[in-house]
Amino acid sequence: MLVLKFGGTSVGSRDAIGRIIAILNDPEHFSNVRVVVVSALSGVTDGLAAAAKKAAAGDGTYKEILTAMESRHREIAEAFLKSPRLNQSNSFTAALFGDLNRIMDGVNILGELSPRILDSIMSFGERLSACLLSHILCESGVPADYLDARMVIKTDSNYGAARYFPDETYTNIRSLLETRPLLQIATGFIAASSDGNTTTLGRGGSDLSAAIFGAAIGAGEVEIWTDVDGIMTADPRQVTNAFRIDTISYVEAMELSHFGAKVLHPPTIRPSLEKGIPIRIRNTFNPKGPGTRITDESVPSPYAIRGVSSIGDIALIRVQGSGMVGVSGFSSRLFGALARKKLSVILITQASSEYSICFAVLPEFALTAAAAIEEEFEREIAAATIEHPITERDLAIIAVVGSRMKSTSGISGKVFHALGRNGISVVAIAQGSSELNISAVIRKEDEAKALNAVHEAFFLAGVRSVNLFLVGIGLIGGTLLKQLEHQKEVLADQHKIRVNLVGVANSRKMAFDSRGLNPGDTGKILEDGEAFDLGVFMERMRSFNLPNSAFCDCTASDMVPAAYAEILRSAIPVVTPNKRANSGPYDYYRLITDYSKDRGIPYLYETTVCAGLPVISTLRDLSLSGDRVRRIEAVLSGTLSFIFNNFDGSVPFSALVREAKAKGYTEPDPRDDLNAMDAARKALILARECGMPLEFDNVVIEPILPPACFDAPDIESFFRELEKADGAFEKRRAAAAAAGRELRYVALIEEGSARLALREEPAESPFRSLVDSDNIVVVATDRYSDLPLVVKGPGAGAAVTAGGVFADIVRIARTLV
Ligand SMILES: NC(=O)C1=CN([C@@H]2O[C@H](COP(=O)(O)OP(=O)(O)OC[C@H]3O[C@@H](n4cnc5c(N)ncnc54)[C@H](O)[C@@H]3O)[C@@H](O)[C@H]2O)C=CC1
Ligand SMILES: N[C@@H](CC=O)C(=O)O
Ligand code: NA
Repeated sequence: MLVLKFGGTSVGSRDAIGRIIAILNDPEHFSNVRVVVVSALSGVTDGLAAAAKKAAAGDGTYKEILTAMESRHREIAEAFLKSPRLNQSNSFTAALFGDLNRIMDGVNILGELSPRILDSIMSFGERLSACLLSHILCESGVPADYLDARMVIKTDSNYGAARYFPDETYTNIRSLLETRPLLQIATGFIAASSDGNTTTLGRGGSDLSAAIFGAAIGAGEVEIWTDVDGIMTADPRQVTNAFRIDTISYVEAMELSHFGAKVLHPPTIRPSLEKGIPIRIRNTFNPKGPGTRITDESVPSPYAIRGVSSIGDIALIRVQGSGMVGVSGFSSRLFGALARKKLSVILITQASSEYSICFAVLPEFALTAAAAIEEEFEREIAAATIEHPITERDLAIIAVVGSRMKSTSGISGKVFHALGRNGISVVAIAQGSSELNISAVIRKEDEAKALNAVHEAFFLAGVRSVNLFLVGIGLIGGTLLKQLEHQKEVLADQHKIRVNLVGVANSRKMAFDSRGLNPGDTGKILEDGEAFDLGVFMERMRSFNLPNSAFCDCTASDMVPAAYAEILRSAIPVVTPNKRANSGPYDYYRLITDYSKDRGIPYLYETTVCAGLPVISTLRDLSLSGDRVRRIEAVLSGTLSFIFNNFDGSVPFSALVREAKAKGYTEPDPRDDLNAMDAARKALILARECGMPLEFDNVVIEPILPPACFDAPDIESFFRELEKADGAFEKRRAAAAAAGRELRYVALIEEGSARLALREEPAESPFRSLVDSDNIVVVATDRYSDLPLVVKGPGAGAAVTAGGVFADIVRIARTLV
């Protein structure tokens, strides 16, 4: 035997009622349902409350509300019923509206609305809907009776939130049903006190009514029909990856609901819990769906937690002072004072020093709570042994719930790692002694980010998503986008890593979509994008407040690196092939690299030296394992390497420069390569990685070019000047060749200095083994002293550089739990 409950939205319209008829007629339900509990039509309860308020305030427009309400009930009746049932239904509706109007007129005349009268007014909503539905079901071939629950559910006289008397109520229900063999369509929410007055059961009252009927008849299950598929692992409006929970225990469901999962109101579970009757949450829009079953069995789950929930706006009140330390009875006085004001406390934490205690309430109760404390501890506050209570606002609570937490270690570590890694600071923490719930108070604006970060950490079975914001989609950024697109599936399927491109920009335009932009379409997307502004881009990135965000700078600009510090401070990792930040002022380099190390927010720049070759990471590994770099000798410019590797007299120097540019080896401005700035930047970065506090001016650069080339105002005139120097370059090459040598531009980092020089290398030189755009880094360390460590390979080019940037982005994903 089943008890079903349909909420307001499930009886609010013709379509909705059509769905109820279909559900009651399906084989799963037909002849198995004993009682259907209904709420008032959607909006009616609120409408009644509003009308009552108006009446009490002397505002005559309450009549209009009632007239509209009556028409709505009649319209639904007309849609489903024919005479004689239509007449019966309409005369019941008319009679009820007659009574209702008289009560409201009374309220209007007296100008007073007592809780008792309000309950009586509210009861009309369910009485109208249940009676209407019983007629409609009869008409559609499902014989049913109307049951006014006031006949059976008996309560105390606590109007607005009455408590039911289980024994009397259950007996009443059982004896009434013995006399009523048909399906019963019962009013939810309403009941009657022992002296016969109408009462209501408070928030979630219709669910409670259903649970009461279920408990009374020992139902096999109570089905709560609503508009969601069941209880979800998190609020799907905030967490897109949230999914339906199959089975959950009563206590877990209560904890989740307490913290904002609005599917069920906790007290409604109690009758079912006491009688061990399962509750199932089901979706009227997806009637074949299994829903969520709430039972007392301990149901195994593959996940360490059952769900994550939140309350989006709370206030935290802190009481502290020496007068609390070691004083027994302090907290009972504190919470006694709050209880007397009927304030419900959401969370409590106390420092073990007993010096302070803090608790959370809904913000609208913060003033009353603080006043209650001031009053209770008036003497202590006057004597300054207790401070005035301090209220912090604009906070939220997130709660991680699950009974498996008890037996699984590391849960709180995972929760706080996920929060910390995303720069979400935790204001207070509470763990219930039941170990069913870990709650953290955080800033209100971080709610969605926290929910997503924690949800991902526990539920996405190792899937790690990075929300990427990319500035610069020229050669390197554009190639990166192609690689992202190409590798998407392999990353997701084989490595459980998802790179979600949320923001993208070039120097003119920018575009965003938190659901993810298609990397292959960015060209088109940007055409329709908004004008680029770095400040606005950063602001947007922060205001999305997505968990696991990452920023990637694929520009050659000075301005973008200036923003890294601020980005890292927002707990957003930075990946870059742009050398400007690490080769700019030493203090800034230290600021961002130290911040990254201290806070654990990744700042990754492998491709700033030798593109994708593992140079930065190798130096770091050497240093971490206690080795010391004594000397580095290196060819660091892919462009210059290409030029000198191919400079054999058959092609003029300037033509090789043009070829290097065409191959994507040069900087956006090739003068940066030819005047050795680019190589010098890399030498400086390497020196700094080895612990040398050098500034750019300390790097000694031997120029390659004649002065006229330096003065060229643009790239084309630069090439013209360069052509004029072809003869001089050829002369220099030929002279070296005559001695069996070749030109190479080599950096030497040693004893606290960095120098770059155009050298003539003999045949046995390691730098003579280079081809194409090869870079080589020869590192002598304490351990690699007889034979140095050598990293060698292509050191410039779109594919290898973008690949290195991609690898750094994947490294960020790997730091996620
Ligand atoms: N080509 C290579 O082999 C290597 C290049 N790199 C570095 O990669 C970076 C990108 O190089 P390319 O892709 O060749 O440059 P590019 O000139 O082709 O593309 C630069 C992109 O950045 C955008 N941009 C420029 N200034 C901007 C600003 N202030 N704000 C926003 N967007 C801006 C441009 O619109 C363009 O989309 C450079 O820092 C370069 O040093 C690093 C290692 C190797
Ligand atoms: N222009 C650079 C590209 C890599 O950083 C080079 O030539 O090495
Ligand atoms: Na590298």
